[in-house]
Amino acid sequence: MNQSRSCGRLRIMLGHLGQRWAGAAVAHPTSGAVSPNSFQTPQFQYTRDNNVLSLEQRQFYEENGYLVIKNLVSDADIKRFRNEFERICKGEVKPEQMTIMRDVTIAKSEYAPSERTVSKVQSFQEDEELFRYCTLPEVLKYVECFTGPNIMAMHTMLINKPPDSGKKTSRHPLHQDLHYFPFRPSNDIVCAWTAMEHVDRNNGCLCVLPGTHKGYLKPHGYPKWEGGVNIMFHGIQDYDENSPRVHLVMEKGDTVFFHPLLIHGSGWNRTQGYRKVISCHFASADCHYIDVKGTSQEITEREVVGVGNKIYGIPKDTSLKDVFRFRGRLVKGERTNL
Ligand SMILES: CC(C)CC(=O)SCCNC(=O)CCNC(=O)[C@H](O)C(C)(C)COP(=O)(O)OP(=O)(O)OC[C@H]1O[C@@H](n2cnc3c(N)ncnc32)[C@H](O)[C@@H]1OP(=O)(O)O
Ligand SMILES: Nc1ncnc2c1ncn2[C@@H]1O[C@H](COP(=O)(O)OP(=O)(O)OP(=O)(O)O)[C@@H](O)[C@H]1O
Ligand SMILES: O=C(O)CCC(=O)C(=O)O
Ligand SMILES: [Fe+2]
Ligand SMILES: [Mg+2]
Repeated sequence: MNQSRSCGRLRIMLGHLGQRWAGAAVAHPTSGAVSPNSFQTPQFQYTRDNNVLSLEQRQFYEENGYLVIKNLVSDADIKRFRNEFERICKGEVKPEQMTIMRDVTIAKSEYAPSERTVSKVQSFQEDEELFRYCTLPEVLKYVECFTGPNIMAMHTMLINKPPDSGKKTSRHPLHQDLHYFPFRPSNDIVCAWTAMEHVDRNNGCLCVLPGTHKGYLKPHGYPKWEGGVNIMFHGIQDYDENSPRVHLVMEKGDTVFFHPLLIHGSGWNRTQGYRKVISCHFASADCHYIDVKGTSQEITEREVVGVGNKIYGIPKDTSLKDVFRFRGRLVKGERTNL
């Protein structure tokens, strides 16, 4: 904690040098006084000093932009999330602010809501049972390595990827999550994504392009897929087709932490099962909001606010920042900025 706080002070002191250099300076807290001459190639830009990550784990995240922790969330907790998801699908509980999404192939059909028609629930922060996920100490322990001690849960999802209808609409195109977020800096944001069952390429596991977190936010748009594409599933238009892809095979309870600039997506579900994961995007409460008008993220603001207007009647001139300010919930420390 003290290190993180001194990290904050250093950042202010060294503001003009930029955050990367400040990160380098605190990467060697025992190396004595910080003098400009002691700056070297920054060793750690994406992780913070504490005793949670091993050196190997830290280096892996720095290099690749993600880190899988095996067996982090207990079977008992996952069972509780499953039960609550079933209750939501049956309409037994209707958490405020939560949206229920159906696959685009059945979006306009009349099916009664059930586990077979719900492909994703989003913004479950008012559902105390599902929101427990965002407060689990074993999860937050890792989150803090990326965000520091003041932690906000900014975006929550339970994704129930359905068996593909044959149109491959169950795919999630390659994208960067930062495209959806009106706050910065990106290095103080991390996603925790927990497999609720075994996931591999057959049921559409997460697919990542290692190291892409070192790049910038790219423009996103709808992929031109013949079979259709789900609303708000924007993808990157120009990515390097030859960039190596890694499919993350994970067991129930395994959790991947990844950077919001990491390019990732998920393939189609060729099984008859509904592939379930639960996830939360966390950010340091010390982050600041940005105005996305005039940027490539305008498309997100337009769609999110458009949907909010249709479903909840929020004013059409609401900003993306206001949406997140309203949704975000503190899970640890102090709500300083966000
Ligand atoms: C990092 C992270 C942030 C990444 C992402 O966010 S990825 C994108 C995730 N986004 C979402 O999941 C969107 C959240 N979902 C929602 O807001 C809702 O589920 C809605 C899609 C608006 C559906 O709300 P609902 O109350 O069911 O309203 P309706 O059934 O009346 O539908 C409203 C209009 O939307 C259409 N729709 C619903 N689901 C989909 C779909 N999957 N793909 C394409 N279009 C869809 C639906 O046909 C209807 O269209 P119209 O009849 O108005 O033309
Ligand atoms: N044409 C495409 N444009 C953009 N993204 C794609 C395209 N095809 C696949 N992807 C995405 O690439 C990632 C990796 O998918 P992957 O190749 O594992 O599965 P798939 O393309 O659905 O199936 P297949 O195993 O048949 O290639 C996923 O995010 C998927 O949505
Ligand atoms: O299919 C998945 O679980 C990945 C979803 C995803 O990347 C997202 O919703 O941002
Ligand atoms: Fe994503
Ligand atoms: Mg493919």
